[in-house]
Amino acid sequence: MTTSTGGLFLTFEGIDGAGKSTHLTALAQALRAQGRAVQVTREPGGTPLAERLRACLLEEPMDALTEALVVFAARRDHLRCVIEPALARGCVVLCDRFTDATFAYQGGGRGFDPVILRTLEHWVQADGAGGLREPDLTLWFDVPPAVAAARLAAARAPDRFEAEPQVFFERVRAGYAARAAAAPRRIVRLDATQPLEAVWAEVLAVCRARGVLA
Ligand SMILES: Nc1ncnc2c1ncn2[C@@H]1O[C@H](COP(=O)(O)OP(=O)(O)OP(=O)(O)O)[C@@H](O)[C@H]1O
Ligand SMILES: Cc1cn([C@H]2C[C@H](O)[C@@H](COP(=O)(O)O)O2)c(=O)[nH]c1=O
Repeated sequence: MTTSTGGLFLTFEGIDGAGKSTHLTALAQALRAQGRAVQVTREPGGTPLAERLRACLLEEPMDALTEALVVFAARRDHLRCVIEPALARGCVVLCDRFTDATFAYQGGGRGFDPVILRTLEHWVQADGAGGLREPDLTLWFDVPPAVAAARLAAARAPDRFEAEPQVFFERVRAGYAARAAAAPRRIVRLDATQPLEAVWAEVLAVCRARGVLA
């Protein structure tokens, strides 16, 4: 548990089109059915300011350092205004992407310096007691880029990231794999190439094993 109030911080990660949002919505429903208070949110976004920064990130051309500064600025506001207060109320916070996405997209995808990303992470996520605010559990929906692209092609017009070539998403995927290898207890890889019902069964199994769901 994250807090003495029973708050829990869960994040959903993976390349665009992996299935994160679909399972986040389903898990929120399952948790509410068990009487848990749930805060659903996303990054970048989750506050009025962070949503404006999200629109810039997805629409305006910018370099990798600017991308990193924008996502961490949005994250700072999101943590202060939404995530920390919800955890303090005892909510389960379900967040569509968090800092693993920055290491995967800006670090892996763009090739940006991970040392600078770690510095920004420490500034933005400092918990005031010498530690870092990190998710209690991260579900990584892992799919090859070709599978994710086929799913998205049927769903909507691409934004600035979704329009990147497959090789970019190979690097992002490798970025997630490196994060998972470095934090094997926190980050659980799910085989998201499976049919939706099979992926959902894995989500349920992990959440039950970790005491997130009864
Ligand atoms: N296991 C699956 N098999 C087939 N289709 C799937 C599967 N999971 C999700 N989809 C479909 O793929 C599309 C993308 O799913 P979803 O929006 O959940 O992905 P996402 O990871 O949140 O994407 P993004 O990061 O771009 O928002 C949706 O149309 C969804 O119904
Ligand atoms: C948090 C975060 C996100 N991104 C990118 C990844 C996605 O392409 C978009 C968000 O779109 P989604 O439909 O909500 O998945 O933003 C990033 O590059 N860096 C980050 O830290």
